[in-house]
Amino acid sequence: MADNSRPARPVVLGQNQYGKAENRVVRITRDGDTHHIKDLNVSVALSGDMDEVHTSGSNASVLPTDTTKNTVFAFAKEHGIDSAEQFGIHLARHFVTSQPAIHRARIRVEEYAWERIEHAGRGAHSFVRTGQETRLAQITYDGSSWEVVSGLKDLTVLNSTDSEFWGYVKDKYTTLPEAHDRILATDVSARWRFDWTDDAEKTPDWDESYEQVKKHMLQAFAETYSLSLQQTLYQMGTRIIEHRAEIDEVRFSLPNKHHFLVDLEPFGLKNDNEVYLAADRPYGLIEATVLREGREARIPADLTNL
Ligand SMILES: O=c1[nH]c(=O)c2[nH]c(=O)[nH]c2[nH]1
Repeated sequence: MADNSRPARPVVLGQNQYGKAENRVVRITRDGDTHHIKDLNVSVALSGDMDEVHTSGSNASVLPTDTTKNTVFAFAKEHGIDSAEQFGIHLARHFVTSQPAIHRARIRVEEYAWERIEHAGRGAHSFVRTGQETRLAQITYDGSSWEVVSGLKDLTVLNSTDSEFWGYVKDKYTTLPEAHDRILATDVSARWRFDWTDDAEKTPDWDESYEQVKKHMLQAFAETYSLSLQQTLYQMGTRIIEHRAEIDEVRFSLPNKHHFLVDLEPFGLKNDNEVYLAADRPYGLIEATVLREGREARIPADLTNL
């Protein structure tokens, strides 16, 4: 036992609060083939009669931060997420009214907005994060030849179904369960090289080309029934090469943004592919070039250098 019987010191505890910060909860609501998504980052801060835990080490009034995290995920299942405000109000009321020692709850919510990807395929379960991507361009000229590489980064997309991953190698370190219906999400980083050498007749409409490449990328993402992110990547590149004659080469760097189903069994709740933890790291990183046949690959392997 630690000896806490030290002489009284002229010290008092000031404002204090505690809780679990940045609970990344994704709630999918399935209405047949049409899915709806709510994507929140929820931070809980509780305060009240918390002197003892600080000064004597007694945890008798402490609802664990781990429990506050579980409550966020369980509420997403039990009550759904209507709006950030409504969800926050519900949580705050719960903590203050259910715990005598908690007198104040501050719930901060960031909500990430998604819009649907319009496409010709089946279902409505493909989304793009709104207003996010950065457009890129790199022009190189050595006095005789030109190289134009365009690109984008941070184009965040998500399919809430039509993604599987199974049949992979299993060695003694493999624990990953096979997935037959998972979320597939990535922040697309891509660069594409034009087949262009200062030929005024053939100068692409750069803005139009950018919009079209982005459209094809999104549609291929939405319409591919994916057995791996690698397969989706290849379809995205193929669609660009097949539809855009001005482009010879596309390189992608795609982080696999893992979404783990939250185990709600301990709370007597069944998670029917509805409530996910959006993990930020580590992430899979899938990178490849898709080329027009007969052309040379010139975009470097590491896109951070471009
Ligand atoms: O689409 C995927 N490709 C992989 O190579 C991989 N590896 C892994 O663990 N999950 C996934 N998902």
